[in-house]
Amino acid sequence: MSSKAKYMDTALAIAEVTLGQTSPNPSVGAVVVKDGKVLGIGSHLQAGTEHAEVHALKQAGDLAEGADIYVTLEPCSHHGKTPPCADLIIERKLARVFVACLDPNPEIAGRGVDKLRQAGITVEVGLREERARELNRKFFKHIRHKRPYVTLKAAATLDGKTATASGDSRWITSSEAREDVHKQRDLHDAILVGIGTVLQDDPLLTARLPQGSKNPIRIVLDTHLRIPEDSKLLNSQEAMTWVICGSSANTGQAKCNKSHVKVWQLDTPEIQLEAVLDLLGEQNVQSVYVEGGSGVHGSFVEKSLFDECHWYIAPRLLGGIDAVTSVGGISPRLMKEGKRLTFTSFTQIGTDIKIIAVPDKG
Ligand SMILES: Nc1c(/N=C/[C@H](O)[C@H](O)[C@H](O)COP(=O)(O)O)[nH]c(=O)[nH]c1=O
Ligand SMILES: Nc1c(N[C@@H]2O[C@H](COP(=O)(O)O)[C@@H](O)[C@H]2O)[nH]c(=O)[nH]c1=O
Ligand SMILES: [Zn+2]
Repeated sequence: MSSKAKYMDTALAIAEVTLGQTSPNPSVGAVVVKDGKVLGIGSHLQAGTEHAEVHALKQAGDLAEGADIYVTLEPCSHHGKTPPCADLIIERKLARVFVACLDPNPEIAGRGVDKLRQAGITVEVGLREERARELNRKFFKHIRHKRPYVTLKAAATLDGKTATASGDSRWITSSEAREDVHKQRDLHDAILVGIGTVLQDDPLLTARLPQGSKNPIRIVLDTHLRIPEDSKLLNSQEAMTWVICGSSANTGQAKCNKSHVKVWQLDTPEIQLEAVLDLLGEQNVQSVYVEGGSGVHGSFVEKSLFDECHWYIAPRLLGGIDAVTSVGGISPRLMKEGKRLTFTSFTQIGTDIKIIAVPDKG
């Protein structure tokens, strides 16, 4: 492997480790190198704080002059909450800049690279581009479409059931698989469930990892504001709870009058997912982890409003046409109308299988 690839892989690794904590910004890594010696490394750690390039150049100090910098995203050229990295790179007289991928943020979108080239700096774009895009797919989705990246998550028996006819679902998958779910909760800005799941399971919807984790915003689609007053979501203050209701719901109920609870009333009687995603996008929710239930999954699938599926399959056959299926809604008439996917990963977790799939384009 070329040393260039080695340095970019290092930049990607120190970006990857910050995934989930930089939202609504991307996760970015930078490595400064001169004559085969690493002079500085840096990651963007939190939105509103220094960018990766700033950290790496601070470490490099005066030695940065004439050095190369490897960065996983095009250096910014705009004055956001921090000064432009492109200007800093020019000021510190770097010789070459290796950029894994351009930044689709309309504020930048190639202007960072242009600025560097106009200042006479050699810029190469595309080293490890695929991996860099994959790394920041949530940021790319949100900054381009002003809607969050949507991950559907289901835990089902081998015959695709997520609960018995009586509604029991504890537990389908193993504790190892459920811990993996908490890792995904930690990585996403928000978790979304339907009111059915709240009524059935009274979930807490926090991320509980042994090594520590952040709690996403907990979102409930609840057209008529039926969320129970004694529900964990309305009474546990360790995370925000957003209740999204239709235009005819009575929002004056005292049960939602809590500091950690926000009620968002849509202007339609029924909840339209497009409006929900627009609202979340406006609120800078960059990614949402949809944990069901079956009806909510049915709507996301029917409207093709998801970007990734995480399916946990347990080695158990439940049977029963009256058991709860993992994706509800209305069946298409023809099999060919089903949503085509591409499987992107298979892993065994404990006794379960985890499949990740992405929708085929077009
Ligand atoms: N029943 C199963 C799941 N059930 C998922 C339901 O959303 C359930 O209400 C929440 O996971 C409960 O959340 P909390 O622990 O209270 O934060 N999910 C799984 O991954 N495996 C299963 O077996
Ligand atoms: N995190 C990051 C970049 N993020 C870019 O800058 C925007 C945020 O700017 P600000 O509000 O100033 O933090 C963000 O939307 C994205 O386009 N750019 C970089 O050169 N390096 C970094 O490490
Ligand atoms: Zn920057």
